[in-house]
Amino acid sequence: MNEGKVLSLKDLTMRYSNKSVLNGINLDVFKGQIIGYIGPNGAGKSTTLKIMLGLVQGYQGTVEIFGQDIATTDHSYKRKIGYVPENAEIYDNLTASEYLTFSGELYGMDRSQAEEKAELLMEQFEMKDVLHKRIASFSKGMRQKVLIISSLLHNPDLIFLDEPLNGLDANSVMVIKDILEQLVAQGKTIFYSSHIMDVVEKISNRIVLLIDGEIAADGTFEELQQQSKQGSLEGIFNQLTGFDEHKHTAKQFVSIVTEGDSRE
Ligand SMILES: Nc1ncnc2c1ncn2[C@@H]1O[C@H](COP(=O)(O)OP(=O)(O)OP(=O)(O)O)[C@@H](O)[C@H]1O
Repeated sequence: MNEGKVLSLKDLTMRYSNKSVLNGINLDVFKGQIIGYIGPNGAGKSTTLKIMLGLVQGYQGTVEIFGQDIATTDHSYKRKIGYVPENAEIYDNLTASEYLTFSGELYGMDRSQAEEKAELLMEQFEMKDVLHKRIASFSKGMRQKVLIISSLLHNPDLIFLDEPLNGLDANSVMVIKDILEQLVAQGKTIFYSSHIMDVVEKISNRIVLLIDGEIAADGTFEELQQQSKQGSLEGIFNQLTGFDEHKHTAKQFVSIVTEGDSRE
């Protein structure tokens, strides 16, 4: 394996029936990188993540994680991966403690170690009092914190995050951003997929923009700024995706909503 290379995609291509979703993605990711993986709705971001996690089959090309081709290696590489899915199937009937212990065991942790560590991490998120409450009774943000703990409990080296800040309040967002920064400083690698451009701009040390299943830009925020002559990542995103019609679209939308109301 190349020194420090954690992840390598070679000519990754994916089709769903007749529709081409990924069109030859080539990407090398190195230890300590936090990749902001962005792109318009339907660009193929979640599909890329799911392929790398071994959740979606039928792709063409090669995916190497920790130097091993995931198509031919056993599943042990997954123990060093953490994942926060965009739409999680969380087990509502379990308590947070049960869920986290179960998920820690799935990642190869010892039961009592997972249980103790889960309790300590829940305490850090000020959720110790609900440790033994069913997840069904949790708010959206509380569930998200459980998912984040579950993705990190086993101390993974490579972390995939799909909209990880969903439902979190401003204070919690600050804590998570600092946690990610510190994990990366310790040599973890993070693949961060999100639509919240100002967060991606701040936390990523490399940004990869996917459009129609192809990489349209790849570089640091400063590099992308220079190339596009835009000040913000939002501006860069708008420019590279060829979108300058937000005002017009909004106006049309509102006029359809408000015109011809027959209730009067
Ligand atoms: N299981 C599936 N079967 C068929 N088509 C799918 C399936 N999953 C995704 N697709 C299609 O693949 C394309 C890419 O979807 P994907 O979820 O990867 O996009 P995304 O970039 O994550 O989008 P978003 O930003 O909206 O989450 C979309 O056109 C979607 O309809």
